Amino acid sequence: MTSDPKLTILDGPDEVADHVAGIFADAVVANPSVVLGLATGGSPVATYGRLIDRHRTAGLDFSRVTTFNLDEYIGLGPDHPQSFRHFMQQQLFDHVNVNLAKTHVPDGCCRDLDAHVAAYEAAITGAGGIELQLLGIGSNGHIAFNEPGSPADSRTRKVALTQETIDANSRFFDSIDDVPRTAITMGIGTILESRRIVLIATGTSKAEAVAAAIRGPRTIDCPASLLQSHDDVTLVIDQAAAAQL
Ligand SMILES: O=P(O)(O)OC[C@H]1O[C@](O)(CO)[C@@H](O)[C@@H]1O
Repeated sequence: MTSDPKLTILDGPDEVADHVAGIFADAVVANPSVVLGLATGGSPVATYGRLIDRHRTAGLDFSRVTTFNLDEYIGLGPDHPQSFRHFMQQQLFDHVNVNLAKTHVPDGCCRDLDAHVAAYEAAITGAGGIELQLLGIGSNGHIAFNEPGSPADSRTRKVALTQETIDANSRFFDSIDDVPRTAITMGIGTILESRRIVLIATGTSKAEAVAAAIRGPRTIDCPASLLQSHDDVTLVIDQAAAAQL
């Protein structure tokens, strides 16, 4: 059974961050041992800030929470400032009482990639699966680093980034030449096994992808449209990202 993605349209990025942080905080309170799927990129930064505030002011307790991140650049180690492990430390983990042993980000410098991605999948399964997964969306409709054309049943694996994604993410690097061309990403099939999914989109640059994801056909040409086959997806977007709905 599937149902249409739920849609929450709010004024702007601040309201989106407040709302999504509320969803994640409620999940942690309801189940202190919850397994969360986490995302990087610009979209979730404000949400993580709100969760840090709740930890500091209201004692939101992350000590038993397990996390799995969606993706990581190949070739960037945890200390590289643009690695997603580094991002997570800076934006969330260093500021809350999460047990780092329970946080998982694919290792972009692993020696045996096949063994690593298989172990990553096994770790998610071993933790009981992801209860609540946070997603952003690329302007080409990608989710995690699943670019257009990614199979709906894809698993955690090595992928090549599109030029559009390299261009978009070059804002985080000194030079576009420094942006890795390959990454490890959870697959679409992996993501769809999460029990609940919340996707954040803000700004006009996401409007076309959001419209294609919700109103367009379910197609691998827009990976986010494959979320239509999941029965508990909520898109939390701002007015600008809703402009083409
Ligand atoms: O939130 P941003 O920075 O716009 O990125 C959107 C998506 O692109 C990625 O950064 C990957 O390119 C994802 O991690 C993210 O969900």
